[in-house]
Amino acid sequence: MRRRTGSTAIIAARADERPVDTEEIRALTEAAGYEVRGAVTQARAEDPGTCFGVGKVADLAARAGEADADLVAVDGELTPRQTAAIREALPDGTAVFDRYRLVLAIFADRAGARRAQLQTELARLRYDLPRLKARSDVQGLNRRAEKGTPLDGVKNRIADLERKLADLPHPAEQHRAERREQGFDLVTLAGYTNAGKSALLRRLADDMAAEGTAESDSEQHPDAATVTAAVGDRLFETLETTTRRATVDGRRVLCTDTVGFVADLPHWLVESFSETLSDAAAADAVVLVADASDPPPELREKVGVALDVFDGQGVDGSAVVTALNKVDLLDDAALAERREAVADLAPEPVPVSVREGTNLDRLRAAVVDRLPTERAELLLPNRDGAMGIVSRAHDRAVVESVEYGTETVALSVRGRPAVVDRLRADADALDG
Ligand SMILES: Nc1nc2c(ncn2[C@@H]2O[C@H](COP(=O)(O)OP(=O)(O)OP(=O)(O)O)[C@@H](O)[C@H]2O)c(=O)[nH]1
Ligand SMILES: [Mg+2]
Repeated sequence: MRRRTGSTAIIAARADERPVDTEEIRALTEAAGYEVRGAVTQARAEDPGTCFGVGKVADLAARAGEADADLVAVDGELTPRQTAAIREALPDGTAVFDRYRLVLAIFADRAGARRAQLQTELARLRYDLPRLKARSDVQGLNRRAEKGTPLDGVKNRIADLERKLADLPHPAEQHRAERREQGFDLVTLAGYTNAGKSALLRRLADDMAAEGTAESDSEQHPDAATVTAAVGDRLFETLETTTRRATVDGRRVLCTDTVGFVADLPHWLVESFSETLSDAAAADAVVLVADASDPPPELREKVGVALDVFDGQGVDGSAVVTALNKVDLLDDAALAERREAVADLAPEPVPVSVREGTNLDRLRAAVVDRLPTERAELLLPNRDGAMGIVSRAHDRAVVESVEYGTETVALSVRGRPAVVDRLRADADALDG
């Protein structure tokens, strides 16, 4: 959000009781490109009309005026009425965003590709629609959308965007089918924002290069051109999914990094970005990356929500590996507390430090355990066609042994069931 460089904000948070946490709204505001010039907090029940009450809103307006703030960022969701009341009180030129509007601004700024742009606009209009309805009700306009009214325009645009999105070629899905055919296993990295997903992706892919598998150097992966897994200590560093190729225990894996979850996102917003989650549902294994440096209750909450979301998307629980990342920041006692906190949710979490490369082998082994695997012993007649099958086996699966006799070639292979089935069928065809 370089283009908002120089923009300033005041953050405001309310809770029924102290303490009032401002950490996340501050992080979101900074992620949206604002410099936070001050914070106003309040511990009391919510005021239905203004959220903070008239007096506190006046304070907020004064602070915004002193700081010459471009934005007041309010933690939580404001009703349309509260938004209007706060904006009314603020100096001219100071906008008010609630948490969701802020998240949308971040997504919009980071949305590069066509699909992401359309999704972002759609999410924003879905957010605006009830607010626009409320406003037109206040103005006494017909609440049913008449042709030519702004409300009507927004509804048409939503329908239009939904159509466009449905028609847009879905490269991820297209590639997915092809890759499976080629013997790739699909692994998705998912979890809350800032957990270390992109950093892990880089590790897995880098490790592949370090292992120097035959295919890693020359053959260009179709996704290679679009690939960079940005790692940053900003929220929502990753907006579009990124896929890289890795080799785990001899298997060819396509590893997809996804958009991070953020606490308390409303469902409609998550839906707008469900591409991420459909990736998870289509994967053979999902690595849930959690930031173990979070306090135990927060860690527990996040792991629980993520597992619920996966479940809602039809991800099989047995396909999920939970990685407790950033253990370099914890001592043994602190790590034990984290394990305890998630014990009933994630039975065998793998503690890792992506930064220091700790325990990544264990994580890889846990992933491989979840990949569908079949073994076959094939006995091929020793003639030309056999070599083709052996080389396909090397390309698409793991060849455990191959023995060349005068009459026959004995091939022992393991890999994706579909790939192994195909090799078996080819072998049968050669025989007959
Ligand atoms: N101390 C420590 N920091 C880590 C570790 N792994 C990642 N980080 C840091 O955590 C921050 C977030 O990492 P990312 O990989 O960008 O996180 P992400 O999950 O991709 O975040 P989003 O793209 O926003 O969803 C970065 O500053 C990383 O350097 C780790 O093992 N230890
Ligand atoms: Mg990321």
